[in-house]
Amino acid sequence: MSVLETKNLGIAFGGLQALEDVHFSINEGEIIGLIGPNGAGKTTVFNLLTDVYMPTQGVIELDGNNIVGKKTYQITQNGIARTFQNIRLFKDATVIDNVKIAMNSQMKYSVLAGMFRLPSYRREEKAVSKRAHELLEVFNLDGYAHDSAKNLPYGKQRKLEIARALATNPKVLLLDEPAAGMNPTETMELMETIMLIRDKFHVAILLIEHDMNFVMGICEHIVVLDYGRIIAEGTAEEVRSDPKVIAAYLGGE
Ligand SMILES: Nc1ncnc2c1ncn2[C@@H]1O[C@H](COP(=O)(O)OP(=O)(O)OP(=O)(O)O)[C@@H](O)[C@H]1O
Repeated sequence: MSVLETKNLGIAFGGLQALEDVHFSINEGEIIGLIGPNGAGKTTVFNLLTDVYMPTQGVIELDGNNIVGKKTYQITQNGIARTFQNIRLFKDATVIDNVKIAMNSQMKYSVLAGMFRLPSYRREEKAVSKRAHELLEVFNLDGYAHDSAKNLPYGKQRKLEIARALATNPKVLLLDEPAAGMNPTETMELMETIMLIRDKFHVAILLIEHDMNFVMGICEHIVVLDYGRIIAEGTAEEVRSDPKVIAAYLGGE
C-alpha cells in the first residue's frame, strides 16, 4: 500500500488555479521526483502536503487516512517532514543542538521531570543525544557536532537540514531543491546520501529539483507538472522522451 497518496488535489489562489486534479502516490522506500518549469506548482504541492495551505479540492492520504485540515505539527507527528528551498537552520546553535531541537517533538518526559532534571529526563536526554550523534554520523557531520551551524560550508548546511527533517522520524521526506547551489562534488555526495537514507530509514522521498541529472540519476518515478497539472509521469527514460515534457520545458526557456 502507498504511504502517501493525493487524489484530485487542487488549490486556487483567488482567480488562479495553481493546482488541479493532482493525483500521485508514493510507496515506502521509493524516491519520486516532482519536476516542471518555474511556477508549475511544485512548491505548492509541498505546501499542501504540510498544511501551509488548505486545498480547495481533493484529499491527501497518509497511510490511508485523510490528513487535510490537520495542523502542521500534527502532520510532522504523523510522519511527513520537509526541507525548504532556502536553508532554515538555527544558525547560531551548534550542529548537534539543531538536530536535538528537531527531535524535541518526539521526547516524552514531563515538564516537571525536565525542570528538576529527574532520572526520566536524564535518560531521555541521553537517548536523544545518542540518536542525534548517530544521525550526524550518517551525514558525515559528527566531526562538526559542536560547531555553530552557520560555520558549516553550504553543502553541509543542506545535509544538516535533511538530518533535522529525519530527526522527526518521518515516513515521508519532502526535499525542496536539495541540490540548489551545490557544486558538482557536493551534488554527487548528496545523491549518495539520499539513497543511503532511503535504504537505512525505509523512508519514502519526494523531491523537487531543477538539476535534471540529479533527478534522472536517483528517482525511480518522476511526476511532471506544468501550469498546475500533471502532464506526464514515469521513469526517467519515459519522461525524458515525452513530447509534452519537452514542449513544456522549451516553452519555459
Ligand atoms: N500564496 C500564493 N498566493 C498566490 N499565488 C501563489 C501563492 N503561492 C503560489 N502561487 C502561484 O502558484 C503558482 C505555482 O507556484 P509554485 O511556487 O508552487 O511553483 P514552483 O513550480 O514551485 O516554481 P519554482 O520552480 O519557480 O519554485 C505560481 O503561479 C505562483 O505564483
